[in-house]
Amino acid sequence: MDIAAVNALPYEDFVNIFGNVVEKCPIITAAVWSRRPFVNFTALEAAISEFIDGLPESGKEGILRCHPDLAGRDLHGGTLTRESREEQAGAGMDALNSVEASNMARLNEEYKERFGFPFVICARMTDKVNILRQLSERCRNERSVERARGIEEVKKICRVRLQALVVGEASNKL
Ligand SMILES: NC(=O)NC1NC(=O)NC1=O
Repeated sequence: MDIAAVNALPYEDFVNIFGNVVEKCPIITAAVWSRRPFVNFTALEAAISEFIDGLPESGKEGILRCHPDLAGRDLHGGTLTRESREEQAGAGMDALNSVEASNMARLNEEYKERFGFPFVICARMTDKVNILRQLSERCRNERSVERARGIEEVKKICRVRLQALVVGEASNKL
C-alpha cells in the first residue's frame, strides 16, 4: 500500500498490519498511529524511531527482550512470528550444521548471561557466517554499547518489515 492508504487506516487495521514491525511490540505501533498523517515512508519510520529513542534504557532493553534468539527454541519449536521465521530462514539459521548450531547456542547463552537481553541483529542484512562472527565479537562489548547496538539492529529490522508493507519512492531508496 502507499502512504495515503496507510494514513487512511483506522487504528485497528493499522495495528493489525504494522503491529509486528518491531517484534512483539504492538504498543509502539499503537502509539505511533496518533502521529498520522505521515508525509512519506521516511516519516513513518522516523516516528517509530523517535518513540523508541524516547524510552528509558529499561524500555529499550524490554524491546530487545521481545526478540527471539537466532536459531533458538522458537525456531526449533515452530513458534516464531512469520516475519522472524522468514528472516531467520533467509540467513540460514534453520540450516546450521552441528558445529554452527552448538556455537550459536553457546554464544547466545553467554551473551544473555552477560547483558540480560538477547543478541539482536538484522538477519536480512547479513548471513550466518557474519552472524556468528558478530555474536562472538559483540559478547565482549560494554552493556551500554550493546544496548545501543541492539536497538540500531531493531530499527534495521523495522525498516525491512516496513518496506515489505509500504510502497513509495522513499522506501525504494533505502
Ligand atoms: N535475535 C534476533 O536478532 N532476532 C531476529 N533478527 C531478525 O532479523 N529477525 C529476528 O527475529
